[in-house]
Amino acid sequence: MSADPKLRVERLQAWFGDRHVLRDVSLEVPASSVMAVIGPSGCGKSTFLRCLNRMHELVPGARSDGGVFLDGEDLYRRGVDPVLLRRRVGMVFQRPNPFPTMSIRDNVAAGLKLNGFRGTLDEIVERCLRQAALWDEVKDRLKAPATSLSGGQQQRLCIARALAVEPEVLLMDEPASALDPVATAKIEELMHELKERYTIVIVTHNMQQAARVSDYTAFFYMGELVETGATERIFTNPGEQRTEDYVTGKFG
Ligand SMILES: Nc1ncnc2c1ncn2[C@@H]1O[C@H](COP(=O)(O)OP(=O)(O)OP(=O)(O)O)[C@@H](O)[C@H]1O
Repeated sequence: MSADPKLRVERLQAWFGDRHVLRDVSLEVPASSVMAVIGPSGCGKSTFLRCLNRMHELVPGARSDGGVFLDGEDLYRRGVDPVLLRRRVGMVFQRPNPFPTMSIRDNVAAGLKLNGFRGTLDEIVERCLRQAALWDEVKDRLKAPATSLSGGQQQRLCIARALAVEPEVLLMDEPASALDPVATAKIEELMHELKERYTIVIVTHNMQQAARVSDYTAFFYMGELVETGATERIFTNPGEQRTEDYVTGKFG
């Protein structure tokens, strides 16, 4: 992979209490690419994702060890403010989770307001809604509650909200699993556009989706990274039998 990856993970381990759920994971994600994280239920995909922006440590009793580097900077070193870090490494969750009492516009602006932003929000709101491919559908009703949107629209609103604070990396934990095929296709299309500016790591259970949207794939099994590489190779010529069995649907 590239000499200067956007994200570099070195010997990452994670626990919930005594339960060791990630073992010795090392990989790199090049800038402006999409990496799909795949593997059977419980293999540690979400935990891995949550270690990348230090959300894992928010769970009581959870801890991790090893290194995560963003542009070479160790995210776990003393002095790194996890709240600031989570602006650089944003996250979109499985279920759309807009702030239910806020309007569409205020949802996009929420992170900026929290950061004390005082400029003109309208331009940023429009830019982010356009980037999230939602602008045309909501431009005439920005003051409507976010809950008046469909599930797929709400998920794109959450993507717009994540983009508003100008992250460098976007983590997506099964972002389309609660959506219908049309909304899923929109999210996948959007990922192609977003990767020009952002580095994306997506957890997905859907092999076709991984093959469609990602440049690189990482296959996890029981807390270990079995194999990572270019998506095309992982799907057509994997180096490990377990990867082949998983991507061809023999288990999982
Ligand atoms: N809050 C928690 N407390 C204790 N154990 C947890 C917690 N969250 C996850 N685990 C355990 O950690 C392991 C990894 O879970 P994780 O959610 O990362 O897997 P996953 O691959 O994302 O699964 P899925 O595909 O089902 O979402 C599992 O054994 C799970 O039971």
